[in-house]
Amino acid sequence: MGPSADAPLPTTPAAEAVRSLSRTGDADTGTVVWHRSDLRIADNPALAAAADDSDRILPLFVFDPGFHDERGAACDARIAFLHDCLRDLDRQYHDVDGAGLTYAHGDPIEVLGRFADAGWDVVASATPTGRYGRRRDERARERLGVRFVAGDGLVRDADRPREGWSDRVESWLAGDPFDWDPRSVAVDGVETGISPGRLADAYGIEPAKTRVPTGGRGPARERLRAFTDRIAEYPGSISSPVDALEGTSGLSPYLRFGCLSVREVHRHVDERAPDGRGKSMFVSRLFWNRHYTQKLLDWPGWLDRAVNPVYEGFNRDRHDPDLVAAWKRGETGFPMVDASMRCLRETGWLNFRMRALCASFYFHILQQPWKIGADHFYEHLIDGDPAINYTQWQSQCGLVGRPGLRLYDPRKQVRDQDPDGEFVTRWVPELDPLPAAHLDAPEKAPLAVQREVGIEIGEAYPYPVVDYEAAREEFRERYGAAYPAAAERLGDDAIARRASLSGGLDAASSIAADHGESDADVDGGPAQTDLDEF
Ligand SMILES: Cc1cc2nc3c(=O)[nH]c(=O)nc-3n(C[C@H](O)[C@H](O)[C@H](O)COP(=O)(O)OP(=O)(O)OC[C@H]3O[C@@H](n4cnc5c(N)ncnc54)[C@H](O)[C@@H]3O)c2cc1C
Repeated sequence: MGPSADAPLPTTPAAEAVRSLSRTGDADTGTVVWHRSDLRIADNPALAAAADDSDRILPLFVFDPGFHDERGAACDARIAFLHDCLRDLDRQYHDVDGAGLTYAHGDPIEVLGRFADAGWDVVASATPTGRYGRRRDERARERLGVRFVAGDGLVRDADRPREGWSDRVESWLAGDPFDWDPRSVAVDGVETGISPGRLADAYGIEPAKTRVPTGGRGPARERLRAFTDRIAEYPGSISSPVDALEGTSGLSPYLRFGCLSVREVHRHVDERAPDGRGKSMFVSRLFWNRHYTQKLLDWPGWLDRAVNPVYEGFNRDRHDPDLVAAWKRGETGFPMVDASMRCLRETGWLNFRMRALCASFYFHILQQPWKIGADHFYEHLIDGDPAINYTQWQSQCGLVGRPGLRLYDPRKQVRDQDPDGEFVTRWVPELDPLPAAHLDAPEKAPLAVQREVGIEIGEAYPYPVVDYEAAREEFRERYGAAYPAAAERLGDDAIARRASLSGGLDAASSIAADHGESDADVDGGPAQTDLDEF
């Protein structure tokens, strides 16, 4: 929704307010630190660079109407989480005796232009984004001379970014954090009348989700500490949606908004966690974070186009809004999918396997266009990260064209991951009366059982919206028919570069050379690669 007519928000700070910041003497102006998704003052490359260059800095966050009005893609709960993170960042600056964070509102180029016109330099951390963010950053660089400082471990400006990639990421992880000395700089601010609360009022932000964690560096550090203490249990907790709730780190929204850097998390775990499988599996997940983010850096089209052009438009001719709506509402008649989709909508979080299951079911079984599903995830996930969500969707759907289709059987997932039905009945309470043995396929529960427990499948809970086995077979045929051409396209240098495979261009050309040779299913199998496969 747009800003309310009662409380319209102007583009602010106004040019006069910025000019009034000028002081007499040597340090007339200084450097604006434009925070975007790096909401911390530690290990922050842009802030360290600004403090190095100037003795006066002004930390700034710009609320861009494009993210908050009807064009915005985030649910209100994610915006509220962002607001927590901003208030926390404001406190971090106050804690070092600074003036706090300056909040602005408007087109970032216009806002930053007012500072540039008054003689301020502007720096920001370089962050991979989609096309909108890229255009915005290009305009900021060209028109205003904004300097983007890299420091996130990703490989930039290399002809073959994937060559020696994991070694480079590893040495970045082992490196010292970016540092600055708050005593050597004045942290200034300007009153703008904007705050997260005012913004929330103006745009009618009303978070409707439950169990959403509190944003900010303090809660993030708490979580990191608690997780490190129980890291030995991590490997056994990843796959089940019940165990994962407490068993995985829960750090994703904090990493998404940069309350902690990936490097800080790595260092903490490296130094404090006991050696073992839990530690190595977790570290490999941090590499996955960088791996997918590198993909978006290498090609911004991941957000809206199939990475392999052969699969562009796949399933488009089958678009059925009723099927999409049933999937979104969690009313497909497949309990594990339905429980997961309702959990996503209500809490904004799902563990990896359930995200993968729902994406696979949507694309392979319902055979619906991938982007609508990916957008729905992106809207509802509190950790919704364009770099991971859309690239993961394309990988799970098989749009890259590499061998090994990731098909998950939703019934098997109930039997394997929720045999007592705890997760399913928590989110699909209408199935609660049914004995757990029938929760994988309620429609097959004998009528006598249904009568005895007082539930009628088809009334209380829907029959499956598709015939699973037939749909799966049909998809395999359709997908398989296009697969050799898709594999071959990976031999094309431009397509191989945008796919940004962990094995680089060589991996892409070897898939092209073997085209069509392998399309083995992964049925709930190893959907994430180990560290040594990078
Ligand atoms: C279809 C789909 C969409 C996804 N969308 C997102 C998203 O928008 N944002 C997001 O952060 N993660 C996304 N993931 C990856 C993964 O599911 C989440 O990172 C994880 O469930 C978050 O919980 P956690 O922090 O407790 O994870 P942990 O298991 O504790 O992992 C620690 C961190 O490692 C990183 N990580 C873990 N798994 C992956 C992975 N498979 N790919 C990339 N990074 C990973 C995350 O930063 C995570 O916070 C998606 C996965 C799928 C299959």
